Amino acid sequence: MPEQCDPRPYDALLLLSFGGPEGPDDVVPFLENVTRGRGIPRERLKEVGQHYFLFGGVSPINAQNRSLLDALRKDFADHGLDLPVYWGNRNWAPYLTDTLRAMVRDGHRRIATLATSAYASYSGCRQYRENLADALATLKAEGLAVPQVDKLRHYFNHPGFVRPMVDGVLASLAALPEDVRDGAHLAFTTHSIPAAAADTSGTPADHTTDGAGGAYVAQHLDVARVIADAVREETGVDHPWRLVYQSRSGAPHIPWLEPDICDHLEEQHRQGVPAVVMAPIGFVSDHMEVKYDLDTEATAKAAELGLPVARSATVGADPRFAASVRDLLLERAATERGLDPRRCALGALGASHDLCPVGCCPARAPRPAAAGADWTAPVAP
Ligand SMILES: CC1=C(CCC(=O)O)c2cc3nc(cc4[nH]c(cc5[nH]c(cc1n2)c(C)c5CCC(=O)O)c(CCC(=O)O)c4C)C(CCC(=O)O)=C3C
Ligand SMILES: [Fe+2]
Repeated sequence: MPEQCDPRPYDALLLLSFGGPEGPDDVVPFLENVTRGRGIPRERLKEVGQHYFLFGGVSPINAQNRSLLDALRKDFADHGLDLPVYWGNRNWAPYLTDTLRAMVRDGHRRIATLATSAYASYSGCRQYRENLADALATLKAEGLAVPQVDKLRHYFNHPGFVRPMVDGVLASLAALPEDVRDGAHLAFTTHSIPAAAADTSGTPADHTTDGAGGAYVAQHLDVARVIADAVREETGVDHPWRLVYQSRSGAPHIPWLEPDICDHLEEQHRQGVPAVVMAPIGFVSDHMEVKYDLDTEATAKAAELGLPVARSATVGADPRFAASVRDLLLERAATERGLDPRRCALGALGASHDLCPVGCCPARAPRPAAAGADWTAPVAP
């Protein structure tokens, strides 16, 4: 087998995602799953429920994961990589625990997992590792073999993730009226998180104490800069840009990352900026946050202001992204075999760590988290 196509020691890939409701009856139980123990105000939950009902109670995320699964299977088959791909979610069917149980029953013992979240943060990384730890503990309690699950590294700066977003921004610029195109500013958006969670995102060495936002903000700024530079190279126009936030929840008195995209659009309009491209670099696909918070709410705000906006595409099931997943998997497989593979990364930060060290993206209340340096696998009985 050629080295670049050797998945050993892995015998399967698990796509690990958030999950979302598939109809009106699913919305409330889904939101209960998401917010269990998270202290989200009731009012906020009612409001977010309305976002889902506006779309028939169907989150776009599951269809997008099914497309990504198809793209991964096609990419693997086209490149002679014979590795089954499974899918499990944190908050809705197919649930992670059920998928892992099926994987073990199918004989898989060494599993690589890709989370549909590209950046470091508690919500985007450690919480998935906690869910893995819970699922593995359940398998153990059921008397099943406990597989080893490795989480593939953060891919925010992988070319297969970044290049489709560059194309997306170029397409959005092209879609703006010609007379405002060259003057357009770029608003890179991501999920707001509590400022305290941002400051403790990433490894302890990445943590900040001055509200600078830790690895979460640093990684987004790095990607934004790479995209803005690539867009300038392509168009010959230097579009000013800023990283802004969306989808804030939580109590108003707790600081979250700011500014919000809607406030930012108002500010840009006040300053006479003629048009804005909203580029949701924090999201792997067109989640409800993109469909509602950007395409519905922020777009309505822009219309009210008379500010032309365009929203650029997320990566979704782009074949270049599927290829980057293959690259990440084969890279990690080679590392696990003791080789020193090339680790693709754009920008200034370099390739992220394979194994989250102790203290990476800590939780408010410490809980076991799998696939990191502080994890001891439960031993099968
Ligand atoms: C960083 C981040 C990502 C990106 C990384 C990743 O992709 O994982 C993400 C993704 C997602 N978040 C999602 C949905 C929700 N997130 C919520 C709540 C929260 N998210 C947070 C952060 C993040 N969330 C935080 C700090 C909270 C507060 C509660 C808490 O501290 O845990 C709530 C509760 C209501 C509300 O408060 O909004 C919902 C319904 C969906 C599904 C969308 C769909 O259906 O298409 C997806 C992909
Ligand atoms: Fe969220």
